[in-house]
Amino acid sequence: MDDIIVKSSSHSYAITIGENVRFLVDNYVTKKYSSILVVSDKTVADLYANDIMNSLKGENTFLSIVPVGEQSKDIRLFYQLHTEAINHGLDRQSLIIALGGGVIGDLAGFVASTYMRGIDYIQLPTTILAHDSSVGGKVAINHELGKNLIGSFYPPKAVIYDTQTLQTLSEKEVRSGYAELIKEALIADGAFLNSLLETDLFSLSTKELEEHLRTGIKIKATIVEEDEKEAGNRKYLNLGHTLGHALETELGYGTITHGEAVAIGLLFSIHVSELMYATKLPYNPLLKWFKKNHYPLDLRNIDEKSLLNIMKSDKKIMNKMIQMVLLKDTGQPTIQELDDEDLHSYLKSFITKLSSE
Ligand SMILES: NC(=O)c1ccc[n+]([C@@H]2O[C@H](COP(=O)([O-])OP(=O)(O)OC[C@H]3O[C@@H](n4cnc5c(N)ncnc54)[C@H](O)[C@@H]3O)[C@@H](O)[C@H]2O)c1
Ligand SMILES: O=C(O)C(=O)C[C@@H](O)[C@H](O)[C@H](O)COP(=O)(O)O
Ligand SMILES: [Zn+2]
Repeated sequence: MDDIIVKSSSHSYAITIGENVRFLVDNYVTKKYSSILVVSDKTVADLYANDIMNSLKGENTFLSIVPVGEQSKDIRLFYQLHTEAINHGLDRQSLIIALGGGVIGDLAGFVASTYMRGIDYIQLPTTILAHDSSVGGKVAINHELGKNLIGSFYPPKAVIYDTQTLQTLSEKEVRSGYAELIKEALIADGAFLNSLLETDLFSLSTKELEEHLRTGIKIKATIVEEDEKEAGNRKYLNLGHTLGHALETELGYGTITHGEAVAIGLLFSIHVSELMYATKLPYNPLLKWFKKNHYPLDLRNIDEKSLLNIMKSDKKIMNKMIQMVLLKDTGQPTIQELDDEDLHSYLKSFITKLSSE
């Protein structure tokens, strides 16, 4: 199947999707690099690093392995990777390859964007969720006060997506990845949403999965091409993230996956949209689908005040006001400014509603 091409302000890059493409990584590294640093986490490295290192075959090719999980999107690991890059002698003609899920893509991409003021990097996503994170050039690490607060826009030189690697994902990670697909469908494509809501995550076929990934990636690619630096439409890709990011921070990074947090955030955005615009959105079908696929949805012990405070450090804040992505209808996202009082009251009614269902 054809590559998807994304145009960024600095260059265009191809997203190659297919089974076993990881064995051909060398073919996609088209430029001559002085050295290559492959960054991965322990789980992914054990499964796939050899395939990549064997394909690259080069002398100056190194592997850095970081611990698994969201806690690695951290300033200490960021610094450690810089140290490893320096020790291996990476220079401005070197390449970083991010082999893993969104954590590795965001972390290694941010290292690439800052090492010697920026070197090339390639994304080799290995999770369903990373269909989103590997495209569009948002790279970042977390601050203890909020998600992705330290980062930049830095597009990769290529994305090489081997769908065979997705076969080893746990059910939890399948769920997590599908939450971002649901988000893309909600903001751009009602027919895609209906098809996702008919999908049983526990009996996904490879063909179905690849079709979903291609559709999600095309939605994302179209948006980031139009608005690379998030001055307008790109904000819509943050649907569900105002609450989602706050939950990840409040519960402690890694306690809940990014996608699980976004799933709850999507329900919250729909709840607010329905009340604000007196519109009927697919809250119930989505809730039913989340339950059927075992998404964790329990907010009974959550500290509302603390969540609200975290939401106030969201990157979309303008003039101290929270900007939430809402929906006027499926496929019709909009940005709505909310004051603290309104947000608190929506959050309260949402938690009550979710706890009673
Ligand atoms: N930059 C962006 O535009 C963007 C978009 C969405 C999400 N994100 C970020 O992405 C991160 C979440 O990414 P994620 O969900 O991929 O998390 P992740 O990278 O932590 O991967 C999830 C888990 O799956 C394991 N894993 C990865 N690939 C595997 C495979 N093929 N087989 C078996 N296990 C595998 C990992 O070791 C990890 O335990 C969050 O930090 C989120 O903020 C960024
Ligand atoms: O690419 C984007 O733009 C997104 O918002 C995609 C989100 O799924 C992703 O989680 C992103 O990292 C959130 O961005 P942030 O700027 O709110 O940290
Ligand atoms: Zn996200």
